[in-house]
Amino acid sequence: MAPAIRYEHIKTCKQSGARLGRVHTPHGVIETPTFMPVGTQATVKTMSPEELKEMDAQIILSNTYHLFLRPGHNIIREAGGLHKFMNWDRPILTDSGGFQVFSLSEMRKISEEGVHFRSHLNGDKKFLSPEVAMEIQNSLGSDIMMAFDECPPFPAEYEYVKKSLERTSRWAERCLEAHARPHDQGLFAIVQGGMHEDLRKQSAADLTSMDFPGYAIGGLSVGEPKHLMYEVLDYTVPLLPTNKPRYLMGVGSPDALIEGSIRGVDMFDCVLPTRIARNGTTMTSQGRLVVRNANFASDFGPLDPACDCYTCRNYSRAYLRHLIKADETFGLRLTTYHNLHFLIQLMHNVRQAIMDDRLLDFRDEFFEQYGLHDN
Ligand SMILES: CNc1nc2cc3nc(NC)[nH]c3cc2c(=O)[nH]1
Ligand SMILES: [Zn+2]
Repeated sequence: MAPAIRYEHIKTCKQSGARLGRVHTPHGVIETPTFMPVGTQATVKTMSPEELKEMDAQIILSNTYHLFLRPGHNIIREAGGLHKFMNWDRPILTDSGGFQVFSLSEMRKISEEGVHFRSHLNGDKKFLSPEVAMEIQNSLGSDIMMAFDECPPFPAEYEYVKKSLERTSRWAERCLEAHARPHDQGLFAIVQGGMHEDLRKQSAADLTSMDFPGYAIGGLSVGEPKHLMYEVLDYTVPLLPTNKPRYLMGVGSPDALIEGSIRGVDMFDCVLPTRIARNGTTMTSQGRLVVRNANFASDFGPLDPACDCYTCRNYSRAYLRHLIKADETFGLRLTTYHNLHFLIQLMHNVRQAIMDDRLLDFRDEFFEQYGLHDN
């Protein structure tokens, strides 16, 4: 049976080495490099599936930790799976819950078996492990599932990172064994190893020897300086097979999306665009614009003159500022719509630049316009 997740390489940018590709999934094809909007609790906050399709979101992400705690994966399985539950018929990627346990829950205890923790919602005792993470994601029916891993904090001791990656490799093996349908749901392994080249090599060697349908690069975007993240990518991406998708977790600022694409990354996700939208911060072609600022009180121009999205075609900065100041939910919807459209459009332009063998020129032009000098 053909593997459900298949990477199709289309071309490599002659100028940058970035690659254009397609990821084939049971719910459709994803053009890469791509940005994945995050729908943590089975919704991309304030957006309808129709609006996400309108802005050409190709795939969305949902979080196992949150859905496990509420409403519970059994409810979603009884609903016929996450696609049916949230009325989204394009691809869905679910993470495996490990990262949220460490960033959200208290009283957690990690062991070889898995992680015991208390729900951040009501303090209930909970347990996640490779086997439980696979059972939950199989119930959700996501097209791409993530292996259960540990994302070490930053900074972390070399010995801790080494012990942690070795356990993550053993957990990856348990995920493969526990995965009910290894061929019709894509299980991605997550490469760890912190900021150490030898440990990244060890983690990549362990995981690529198990032949997963795709590989994520974890342990980054955890507070390290951006140049360090790029350095880790420089020596980690080449360790991954060229015929499989590469997913950089938790990365979504415009500059990092471009720099990651240049280094051969195919998929990105980040809560940034939706999170900052909710306090009135927007990404525009001229850089960040905090539309709630007083100087936009009587600015009747569009949020971004270079943008053709629903928000920029129909509403002014003054109106958006008013809604955000008045805490009107319509304001959150309009800024979210624009920010997501902006990043999805950015990735469309990145793909076009790869097609035209000019991604480095595109980066320089974008950084200049966006106000990102050599950072
Ligand atoms: C599900 N496993 C898993 N998720 C992650 C999510 C992340 N989100 C960020 N920055 C926002 N870094 C991340 C790393 C990992 C990681 O190493 N593993
Ligand atoms: Zn717009």
